[in-house]
Amino acid sequence: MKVVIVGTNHAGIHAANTILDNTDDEVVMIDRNSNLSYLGCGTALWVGRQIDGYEGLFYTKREDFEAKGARILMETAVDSIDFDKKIVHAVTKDGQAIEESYDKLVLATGSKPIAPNLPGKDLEGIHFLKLFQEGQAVDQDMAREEVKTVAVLGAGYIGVEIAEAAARRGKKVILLDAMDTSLSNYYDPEFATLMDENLRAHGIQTQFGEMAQGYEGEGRVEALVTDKGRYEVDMVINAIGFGPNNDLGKDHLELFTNGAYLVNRRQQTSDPDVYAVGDCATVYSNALQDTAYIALASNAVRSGLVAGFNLAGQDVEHVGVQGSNGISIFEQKLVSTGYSVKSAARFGLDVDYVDFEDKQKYPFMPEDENAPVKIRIVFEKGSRRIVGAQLASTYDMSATIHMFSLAIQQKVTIDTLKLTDFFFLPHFNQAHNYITMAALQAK
Ligand SMILES: Cc1cc2nc3c(=O)[nH]c(=O)nc-3n(C[C@H](O)[C@H](O)[C@H](O)COP(=O)(O)OP(=O)(O)OC[C@H]3O[C@@H](n4cnc5c(N)ncnc54)[C@H](O)[C@@H]3O)c2cc1C
Ligand SMILES: NC(=O)c1ccc[n+]([C@@H]2O[C@H](COP(=O)([O-])OP(=O)(O)OC[C@H]3O[C@@H](n4cnc5c(N)ncnc54)[C@H](O)[C@@H]3O)[C@@H](O)[C@H]2O)c1
Repeated sequence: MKVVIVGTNHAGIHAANTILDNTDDEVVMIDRNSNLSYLGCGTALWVGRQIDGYEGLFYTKREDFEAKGARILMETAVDSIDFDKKIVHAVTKDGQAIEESYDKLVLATGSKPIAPNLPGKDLEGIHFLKLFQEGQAVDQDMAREEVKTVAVLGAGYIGVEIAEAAARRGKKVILLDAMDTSLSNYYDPEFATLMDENLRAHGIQTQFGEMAQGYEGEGRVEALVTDKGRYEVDMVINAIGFGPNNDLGKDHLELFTNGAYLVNRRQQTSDPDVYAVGDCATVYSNALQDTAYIALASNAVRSGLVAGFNLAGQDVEHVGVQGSNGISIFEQKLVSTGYSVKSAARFGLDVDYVDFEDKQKYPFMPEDENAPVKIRIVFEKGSRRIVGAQLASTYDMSATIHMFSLAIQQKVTIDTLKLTDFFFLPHFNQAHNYITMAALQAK
């Protein structure tokens, strides 16, 4: 069998490795970029000089796939697919048109940053932050002496992380968002405002509840204008979310409401010979118990594995996802899974919640290794199954969210959690720990 994979980043890589490790199939991988496996999560760490450089942000290379027998065509853009004849049409970097036939096709074309369609959008100094090359452009622009003020449009994950990086580079940073807090897609205001206070405590100016209306400048951006003000800036980074890159299949495949390729639990699209994985495809949300779109590398990796196993002849169903995520900015850490109270309402879930706050360890433990942890557990009224959790602390409590992720996947109720066995050792936690104490509040 011949499998063609379009897109060789996280999702495509994991599909390819799974097929190559489990079959003798012919695998052809095609990508328009010159690099593969770039961990975008490291861009802010590198731009903010928290790590030495970008070299470690690539975890595999084309030679690794060639060694396993794959053919890999980089800097080759697929421009169309004949789904009836099962032929992929592409153009190499030298402009040569090529064709690849397939028995099975994997679309792993990822996502595109949403581009604000505002006056002045083509001025110099306005950036996006998805590709490695875009990270390099941001890094180089920030190195310029004249760039003193950086505006970041969108206070989601990318925006907050790059705002921290710019502040660490000594820039004055203005972080703007249409919503009233940062990270509003992931956290309720009681948690998001902890991040907002943390950002402000580190000198970042937050302008929330403002809609950008245009960029101004002569050749290069000089100001960002919103419905509430005009901000003089030397550089702008746009980070208002991702949308699925469905260019190749949108006229042939069934799509989700946002344009993502609709896939079943085996990553198969409406065309049984075409699989879609990663940010270009839908996921099954266990919190929602329905199809959803959640662009995360963690989802891309797992969906690639599921498609790979199925193409390798193993019948594997995706268990679904919770959209578990985390962020660590200066000292503040936030992790969440499933839905917040706010996002549950947006998705039509009728929920209740419990809150608790306590120190991670007993107060007799050294102060510098201890800190308060705030937790919220969200559960569905009626079924009482857990559908979300959020934690905030300066202490690294991040691993706790894995348990909540599994709880949502397995439909654990808030009542089960009340008496669930959690180990206790003073070095780590308290006997009446904040998970138990929060769950016990549920009426
Ligand atoms: C700055 C940043 C930080 C992030 N941090 C995190 C994080 O901490 N945790 C997390 O889980 N997620 C994070 N993400 C999200 C994560 O990077 C994405 O969810 C992930 O990259 C999706 O992987 P993918 O393989 O589906 O798609 P992509 O990474 O978008 O890759 C798609 C590939 O397809 C190729 N392609 C597209 N069209 C064509 C075509 N026509 N022909 C040939 N090739 C094509 C592209 O060149 C690309 O290589 C972050 C993203 C960014 C930008
Ligand atoms: N730590 C992580 O897990 C991590 C890090 C980076 C990126 N990612 C993922 O990558 C994807 C893209 O990240 P992102 O930060 O671009 O998206 P996001 O959805 O996290 O945030 C987008 C933000 O832009 C705001 N916004 C939207 N339209 C706006 C407008 N017109 N004006 C002002 N603000 C506007 C939204 O309110 C939101 O806060 C997401 O799926 C994200 O989860 C994850």
